[in-house]
Order: sequence, then structure tokens, then C-alpha cells
Amino acid sequence: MADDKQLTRLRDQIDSIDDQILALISERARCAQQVAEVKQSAGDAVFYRPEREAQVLRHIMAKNQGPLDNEEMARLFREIMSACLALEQPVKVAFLGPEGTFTQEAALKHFGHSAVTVPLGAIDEVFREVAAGAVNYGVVPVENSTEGMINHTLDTFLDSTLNICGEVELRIHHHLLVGPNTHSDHITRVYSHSQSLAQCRQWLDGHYPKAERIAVSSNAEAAKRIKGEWNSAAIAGDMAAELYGLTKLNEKIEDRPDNSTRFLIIGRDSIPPSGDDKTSIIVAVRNEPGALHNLLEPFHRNGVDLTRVETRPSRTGKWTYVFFIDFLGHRDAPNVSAVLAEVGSIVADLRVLGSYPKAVL
Ligand SMILES: O=C(O)C(=O)C[C@]1(C(=O)O)C=C[C@@H](O)C=C1
Repeated sequence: MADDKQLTRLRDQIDSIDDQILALISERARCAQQVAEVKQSAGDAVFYRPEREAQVLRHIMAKNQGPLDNEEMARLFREIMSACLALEQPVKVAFLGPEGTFTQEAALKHFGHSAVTVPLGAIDEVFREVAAGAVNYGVVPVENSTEGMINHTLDTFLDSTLNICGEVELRIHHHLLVGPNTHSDHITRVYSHSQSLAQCRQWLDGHYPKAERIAVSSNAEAAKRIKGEWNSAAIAGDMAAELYGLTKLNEKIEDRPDNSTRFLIIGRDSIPPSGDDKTSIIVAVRNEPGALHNLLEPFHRNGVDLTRVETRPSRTGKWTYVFFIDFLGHRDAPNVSAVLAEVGSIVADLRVLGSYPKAVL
């Protein structure tokens, strides 16, 4: 048994520290309320400030001396800021539903749990609802470390005028889930999103080679569907398992242990610099010799680091290539604006999708 006196003394200490934390969080929340008043009196209706949130989290991570690690500490502050923002004005965030998808997990990781998350049926719908002002922001998957780009999201940007205002990365752990009617020896069907089935291909080949693999609109949808079915399993994450009351037969069945997905936050406003930013652009290039070299050379000459170059077929048929390019730096930075001016003058079309803080968590 622990020493009772020592335990009591330590718990008294924790009680008194909690009182101080409580008073400080309340003081911080009152400050946020005053910030809201300042914004309102300036006629500014935008309460969520991603560049400021990134700065707050980076500052906390730089100052943290343990024993909690930087990510853990930032997550706590993420939730405090989320609650403070909800006091100013609750933020409404649409995501690719139903409830329990990895996209919802990404939305909550980025905005914290005080955000109101709204499930929608398709990526296009998320874009539409943000554009219509029915929600403040949207979260869409853009790229998986195992399976590559999510082309549907890229293509939707071609027809949209929305801005990218943030990015969030999520480690993706898949589990094989079953309802009460299914035994592990009698699984004849495995439901999941096509990307998730692909991310677990080798595991399925090894463990359930004969089971039919059925692609559905999301892994949460797969989890929802198998609840009452016999001989069926779903591949989905923790949130879906919990939400639909399913049992995890096998955990972390993704073929690559570092499997992660990058999501983008889309909104209507452009975001000021945070000090550590990225920019995404779409360019349409004429089909001429040296076109790709001419496009990329100004980045190199101006010391702008490219983080991704992705090609998609142009849908107008007018231009042969459309490139999605991500690079480090904010569009307001002199070297970035010089590159954008130069690139804009040589390509058929250039659209800046947005400059936004690099993912902190
Ligand atoms: O600094 C602001 O503009 C605030 O509204 C305060 C605060 C915070 O809690 O720190 C809250 C919400 C914003 O998204 C950014 C920061």
C-alpha cells in the first residue's frame, strides 16, 4: 500500500494546483471574450484565426520542458483554445461523413472538441456548404502516405473558388471490426472505403484471402452497415468502432505502420502569415517542350522549397496539364510573390489556392 500520508499530501498539492489552473483558464477565457468584443467593434466577423492558433501552439511547444511531451502539451492547449473560440463564436465545420470517419477525427484534431462538426455525404457537398456559408469551414482528405493523392479532392478544387486555410495530418490505424452476429471464422465479406481496403491489402490477402472486399463511401459507413449483418466485417478506425459499438477482432492491420493521411481545411477567407507557412497553387501549362522545367525553375532560383508537385488531366481539354504545387512560404513573402508573378506570366492559368500555417500537431 502507498504511504497514506504522502499520498494525501501530494493530492492536496494537486488540488491546489488545479485551483490555480482553473483560475488561469477562466482568466484566459475572459481575455478571449474581450478579443471577440474588439473584433466585433471593428466590424470583423471572423473569430477563428488559424495563424494565431498556430503561433500559440508553436510557442507552447517551444517553451515546454516536460515531463509531458510537446504534442501532449499542445493538445491540451488546443482544447483550451477551442473552448475559448466557442465562447467568442462556435465554429461549424463540415466533414466527409457519416459520424466516425477519419475526416471527423482530423476536424476535431485541428479545431478541438468545442467545434461543431457537421457530417456530409460527399466531398463536393463539403465544398458547396462552405461556399454557401452554411458552415464556417470544411475538412477534406487530400493525400495518403500509402495510397497517394485523393484525386477527387484535387479535381474539386479545379471548380472551386474556396481557399485552403490549414492542413492537418493524422496517423491512420485500421482495425478489423465485427458486430455481435459475426465470428472470426465466418467472415465472407469485408466492407470499407476503397482507400482503406488498399491500405490493408496484404493483411487481407494473408488473413482473409477468400472474403469478398466491398468498397463503400467511407469506413464509418462500412462500420454502420455491418452492425446488423451476419458474416461481415468492416475496416475502420477507433472512432467508428466506438460509435457503432463494434468489437475489434484485429488492431492496426494497415500494411505500413507509418500510414497517415493529410487533410486540408477549406474556407472562404485568406489567412495572414503565421511565420511558418505553406502555399498551394494550381497551374495550367501549355503542352510545349520545356514547359515543366520553365514552371519549376523560378522556384529554385528564388530559394522556394517545393513540397509537392502533382499532375492531373485538365478537364477543359484546352490545356494538357494541370499541376497542383505545394511549397514553403506565404504568398505575402517577397520571394514567394516574385515567384508567383513570374510563374503567372509564363503559364496558361494560375490560381493560388491559399497560404496557410504548416500543420503544428
Ligand atoms: O487571438 C485571437 O484572435 C483569439 O480569438 C483568441 C484565440 C485564443 O484562444 O488564443 C481564440 C480563437 C482564435 O482562433 C485564436 C486565438
